[in-house]
Amino acid sequence: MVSLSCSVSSPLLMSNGSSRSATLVRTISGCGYKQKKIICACMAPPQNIRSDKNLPTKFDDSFKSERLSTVRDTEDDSDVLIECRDVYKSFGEKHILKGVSFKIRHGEAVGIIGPSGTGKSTVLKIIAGLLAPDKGEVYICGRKRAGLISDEEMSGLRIGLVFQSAALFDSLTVRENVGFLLYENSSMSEDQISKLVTESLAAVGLKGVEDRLPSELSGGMKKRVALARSIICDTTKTAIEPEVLLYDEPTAGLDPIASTVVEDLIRSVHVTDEDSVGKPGLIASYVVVTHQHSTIRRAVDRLLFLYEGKIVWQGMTNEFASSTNPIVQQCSFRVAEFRACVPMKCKENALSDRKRKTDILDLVFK
Ligand SMILES: Nc1ncnc2c1ncn2[C@@H]1O[C@H](COP(=O)(O)OP(=O)(O)OP(=O)(O)O)[C@@H](O)[C@H]1O
Repeated sequence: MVSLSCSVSSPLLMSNGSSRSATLVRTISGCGYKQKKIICACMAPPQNIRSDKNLPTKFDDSFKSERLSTVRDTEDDSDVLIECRDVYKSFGEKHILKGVSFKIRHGEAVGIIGPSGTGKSTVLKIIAGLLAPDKGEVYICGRKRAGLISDEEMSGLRIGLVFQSAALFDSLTVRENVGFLLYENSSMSEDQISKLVTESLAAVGLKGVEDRLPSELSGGMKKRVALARSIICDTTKTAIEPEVLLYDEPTAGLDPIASTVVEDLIRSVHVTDEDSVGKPGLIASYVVVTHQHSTIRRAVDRLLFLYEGKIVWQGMTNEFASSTNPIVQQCSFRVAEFRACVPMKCKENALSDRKRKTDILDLVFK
């Protein structure tokens, strides 16, 4: 099943309810939207990348494959969790995606960058199954997805979406927000869910906020609650499916210190790292759409550069600055600091110093 334990700016997907879910659904009935299994939360967007008008209007195909061929030229696709193959998407007369292809492998931390309005969020929504491509295919663990996530039941991978603003359900407590999917879709007892909620909140450095309403939280805390909601899962299942998290502008609108905290939290829930309480991260791979240099530097190992509807460059973050691709050369991301950027193996990240992380969390959010 691809379950969306996400943070979406608008819609809510809900499963057919148990009596317990009926209570929650009634509470948020103002939200309207009926589908399956989506929860919401969000964040907001500043722009560090240049707008289209500052970039060349034509992309020369001769540069297209500069990195495409060198990134990971392997026949072995057994670790590919998600693949977009030649995806097209238009909204009316606006042709946004014009043949987007890429793979997300197990263990990867991938960033999608590109000028504003180029379709980055649209790519995330297509991966998540909230939007269907007009043409092209999306493969989840090697299986082609026919349409929207609500149209089918797929197993093998959970996909979580953490959108721009922390679209928590205003009338639900933090506990109900974080545990929403489990209240809706699991057979776990209230006590079991409550315990997992507390653990998920602890993983993102929050304690004692379970009974608060979203209106009683700071912006940064809301983002962390959204993150806690995206990482919670039903531990009573015999086999827990790997999870890919999709973050849309997770640090937009945050000051530099709060951004650092969120960037490190994103790292900390990844399989290569450990969370706030020292447990190994559970997220198999993640994809971050961002305009922020710091987020790319701290939270991303590999980049996909989307421009004029196509992935025009992809490669490791530290290779971005030396690319000879003319589009990339004009990108404002290629600042000097990028040259020093190395793929972060999380142990070297600030997160590995748990004490320091806790200090920062206390400083920022208390
Ligand atoms: N549901 C929709 N209906 C109509 N147009 C849409 C829809 N969703 C996105 N668009 C349009 O598609 C284009 C790409 O939007 P998208 O949000 O994917 O871009 P983006 O690269 O994420 O932008 P930004 O960096 O500014 O967040 C925009 O012009 C947007 O207005």
